[in-house]
Amino acid sequence: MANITTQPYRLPLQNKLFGLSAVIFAGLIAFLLFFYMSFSNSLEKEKKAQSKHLTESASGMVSYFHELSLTGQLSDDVAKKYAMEALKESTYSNNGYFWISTLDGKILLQPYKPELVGMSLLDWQYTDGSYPFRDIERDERKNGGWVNYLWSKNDSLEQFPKIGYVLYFEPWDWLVGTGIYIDDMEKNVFWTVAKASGMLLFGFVLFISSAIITINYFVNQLSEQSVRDSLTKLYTKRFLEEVIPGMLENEKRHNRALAVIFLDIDHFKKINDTYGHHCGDKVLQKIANVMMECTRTGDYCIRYGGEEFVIIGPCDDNKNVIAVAERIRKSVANLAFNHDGIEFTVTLSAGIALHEHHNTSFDETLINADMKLYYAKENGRNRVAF
Ligand SMILES: Nc1nc2c(ncn2[C@@H]2O[C@H](COP(=O)(O)OP(=O)(O)OP(=O)(O)O)[C@@H](O)[C@H]2O)c(=O)[nH]1
Repeated sequence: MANITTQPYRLPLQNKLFGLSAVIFAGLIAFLLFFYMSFSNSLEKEKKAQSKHLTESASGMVSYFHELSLTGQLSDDVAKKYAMEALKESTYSNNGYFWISTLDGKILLQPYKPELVGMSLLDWQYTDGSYPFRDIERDERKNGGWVNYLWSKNDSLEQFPKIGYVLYFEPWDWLVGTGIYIDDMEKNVFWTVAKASGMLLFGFVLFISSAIITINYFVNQLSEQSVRDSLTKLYTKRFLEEVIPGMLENEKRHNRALAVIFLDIDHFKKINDTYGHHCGDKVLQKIANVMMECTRTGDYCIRYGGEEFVIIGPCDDNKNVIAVAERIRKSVANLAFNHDGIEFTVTLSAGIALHEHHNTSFDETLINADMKLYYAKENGRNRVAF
């Protein structure tokens, strides 16, 4: 009818469905945040526990070589040498290694910084000038446990926070320890959690989207069935009542008129009486098809009553509306019907009225279109009145 297309009509149920999807997505984001936080917390704990286990294993290895020296299989010096070599080789991840010092702080093993061997930990100085290991009492060192400190990485002089676990092996006066760089751990935790969250999000989005698409498809089917006339497949009068407020809103927003075409089959009662009700139904269906073929997306074809139809659509030019009505009238008049070998034709009449939002109410426009239709009927039928 016009060169404008309106938004496809959405039922209130579908609006609710879209609202529900928004709520589900918000819930999903909240869940992912929660998942991210709790998963990264437990991963951090896990990482720390790992470094404790590593130190315990290293200490176990030292005990093993010590045992060999006790049983006389190795001399004490050789046992120490083997234990140290074993720990030197036991590097892990990117920057992970074991170090050994005496209780007094003399460094005995530093796989990545061998130049530190022989120096005292107590002389390890922070960039701010402080000596962190001097603050740790001898007894405290003996007890072992967790220790936080700054240490340089193997490829730079810059100092980074580290958390380490230390155990004291008294028979050899060895403090054995390993530590993890906090930033490495956080990076590692971040990427592990990000990957897990990404996969979870992907799975959820895939699941929810397909569920919503499927539900929407069935809702669409159901809603179409509920607003379509079963015989002609045109929209029902009830649908018109639902769609009109939205159309009036659009009309106002775009400052364009709405066209109403009222159509009525001529002498339809005679067709029923002559060829039977079933044949009358076929006529209604064919005429409905013509209407759908002659109108555009955004125009609504409605079965208003028994053999009465209404077409509503946005209008930017009266001539287009008349042309649509004329096209329908002529196409219907050209249809050839056949009932038990008897050929017959059908005509219809149409009345047009325009609704301009500042002028009349929509009900008045419908009445005006109906009056024009009456005029067309009065003046010989098979015509369009505007
Ligand atoms: N086959 C069939 N007939 C219907 C249906 N709904 C209404 N009708 C018939 O449509 C006819 C309408 O007749 P009228 O209102 O007298 O109008 P008309 O015969 O078309 O005459 P004019 O409108 O004045 O040209 C009646 O016979 C109704 O029974 C339907 O779904 N199927």
